[in-house]
Amino acid sequence: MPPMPTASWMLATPRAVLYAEQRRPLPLAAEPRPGQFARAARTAEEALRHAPAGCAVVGALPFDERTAAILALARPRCRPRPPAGRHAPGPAAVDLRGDPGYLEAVGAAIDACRARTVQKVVLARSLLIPGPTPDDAPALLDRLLRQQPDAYVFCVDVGNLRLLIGASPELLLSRTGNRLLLNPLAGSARRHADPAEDAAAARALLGSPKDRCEHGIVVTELGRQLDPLCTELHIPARPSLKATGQLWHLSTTIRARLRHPAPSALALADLLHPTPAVCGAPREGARRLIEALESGPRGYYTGLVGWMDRHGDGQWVIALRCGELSPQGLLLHAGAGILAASDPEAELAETDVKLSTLLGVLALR
Ligand SMILES: C=C(O[C@H]1C=CC=C(C(=O)O)[C@@H]1O)C(=O)O
Repeated sequence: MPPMPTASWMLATPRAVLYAEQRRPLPLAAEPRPGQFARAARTAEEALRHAPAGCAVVGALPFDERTAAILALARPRCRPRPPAGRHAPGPAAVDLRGDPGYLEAVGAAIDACRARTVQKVVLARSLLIPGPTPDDAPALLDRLLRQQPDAYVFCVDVGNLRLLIGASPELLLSRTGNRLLLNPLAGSARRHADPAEDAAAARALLGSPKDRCEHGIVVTELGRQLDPLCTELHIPARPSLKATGQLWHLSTTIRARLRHPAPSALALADLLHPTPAVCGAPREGARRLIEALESGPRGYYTGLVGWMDRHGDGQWVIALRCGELSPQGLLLHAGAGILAASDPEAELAETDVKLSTLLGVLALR
């Protein structure tokens, strides 16, 4: 099999690797502006109306409108995903020597939740690992694909010599005709190499009131937004578990049938993004806290990576467990959902484990 193409855009689902080497950028505003996601969705729908069969719009949307969306018309190709490598849960959380700024921000977020300014806010931190460069992308992606066989592994050229790479467990949405599938995740616990300890961690997560509440906020909000658009909406009453190599997550699979005319995959993404799994609730209050408490714009971390075809079908994955490769190194990001009941040290430890998804592929170099 030829080496994984790193040019432009790649998204591996658990079954196949989609990639696009030749891309024609859509005429989106270079400067981000309010309403850019809705405009991007309309521009994509229009471009696809005139595009030859087999074309799709591929790209990445940022977390918020301080960063520009990147969408292009392309002819994606598909190939089998490489086989999973042998891997045990882990690697163990790396000693990242704390992050006093993050602990302070989490403390402020907990205060805001206790004062009922917000119910939940997802706060993130960053870590620059000098050394790796965009030239390392093929090797890193290959390891991610093998180490995280169930993850959505992605690579997107986001401009200025930067590649966004990651292995996300979270599907925002997949639309096929009038059928819609979503898989929100929220609520996490670290995995363990010992199977009994690992199973106990999973059980504790399922029974944790704090994590159930954190997860419930996401599912309730998605249900509220989807209800008017659907003729059928199936939301399980209780979450299940989803495992990555490093973490257990509370997970809900939402299935729906869209009313006619069904909004396109990108129009749905514009409506639902950012969910409380990556922003918080209520959305605007959480967004203001994120702007006040995080060190700068998130860029494409907690944004979306995906594709849409001329029928409006597509898949959009949340850009998690990811980082930006540039000549300066790999800038990693990870966040955690903060509630009134959060413990700052535990939230910091959770972000360490999330960072270890990508640190794991660097450690093997
Ligand atoms: C914000 C992140 O994860 C989200 C997705 C799953 C579980 C999460 C949590 O338990 O906090 C987060 O909501 C991240 O990985 O950086």
